[in-house]
Amino acid sequence: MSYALDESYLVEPTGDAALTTENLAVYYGGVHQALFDANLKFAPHTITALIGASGSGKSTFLRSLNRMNDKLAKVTGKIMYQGVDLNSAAANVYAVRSQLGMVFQRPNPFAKSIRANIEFALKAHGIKDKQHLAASVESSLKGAALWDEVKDVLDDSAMALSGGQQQRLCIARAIAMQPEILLLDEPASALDPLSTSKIEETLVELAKQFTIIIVTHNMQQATRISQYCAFFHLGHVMEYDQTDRLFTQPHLAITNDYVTGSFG
Ligand SMILES: Nc1ncnc2c1ncn2[C@@H]1O[C@H](COP(=O)(O)OP(=O)(O)OP(=O)(O)O)[C@@H](O)[C@H]1O
Repeated sequence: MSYALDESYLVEPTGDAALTTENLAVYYGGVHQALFDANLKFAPHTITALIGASGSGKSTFLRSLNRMNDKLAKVTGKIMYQGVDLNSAAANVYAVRSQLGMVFQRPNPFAKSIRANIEFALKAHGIKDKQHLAASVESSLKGAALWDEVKDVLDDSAMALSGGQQQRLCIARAIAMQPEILLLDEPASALDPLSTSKIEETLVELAKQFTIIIVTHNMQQATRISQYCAFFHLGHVMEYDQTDRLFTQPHLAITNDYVTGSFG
């Protein structure tokens, strides 16, 4: 079945925005357009789930937000954050990434100690004070709900942790710099159900402090943890609304077909 791509239904969150995209578009190799004019506003301290079939542009959108597509693609449009366009040539990419932390699908800790994983970015930003570093290690690991499991083995290799623990370490690493926004690209898709539910609980807790944008293929996960949801199709944001409405009273036929499992 084909659907009209020019009909979208977007219900913006009311109130302040933590981040807003304006006509964000992405062209791989300068020609293949993978994202079309995405206009999304993200409310502070909420979890927004990005859903859609494989290849619909979710990761392309997410990775563009912290400038990870710079070398791969042409990215046009604006990413407004605290009155500044993060997509402008003048924006400092390192500063952007310290405000928008990222966690990937596969846990990718550095082959260093647990402590060194957390300290890495802090030291790179000139923080040397031992007490400050120790406090950041503890608070980041607590934030990622990993502290109790690793507090006695901080100098052991991160590679000895289980997959789920490694992913929570990656979350701890991402929050160590105290970013405002946390971007996660299918962070639990490689994990077992118990580790997945720990990650979900952790994210719900972290949303009190951070604004979270998560790509997920798992619709139950989207309904369990997110307040807002954007449905992508062939590079277009088709529908954006509060998660409960998008799943129970979708506005567009295509959204209904996707959330009821008719395609994707
Ligand atoms: N590095 C790249 N170079 C060229 N094309 C790319 C690249 N990354 C993604 N694409 C293309 O962009 C489109 C969107 O891909 P993207 O990975 O953003 O989709 P997705 O919705 O995240 O999919 P998935 O759920 O499978 O991760 C696809 O047509 C894909 O082939």
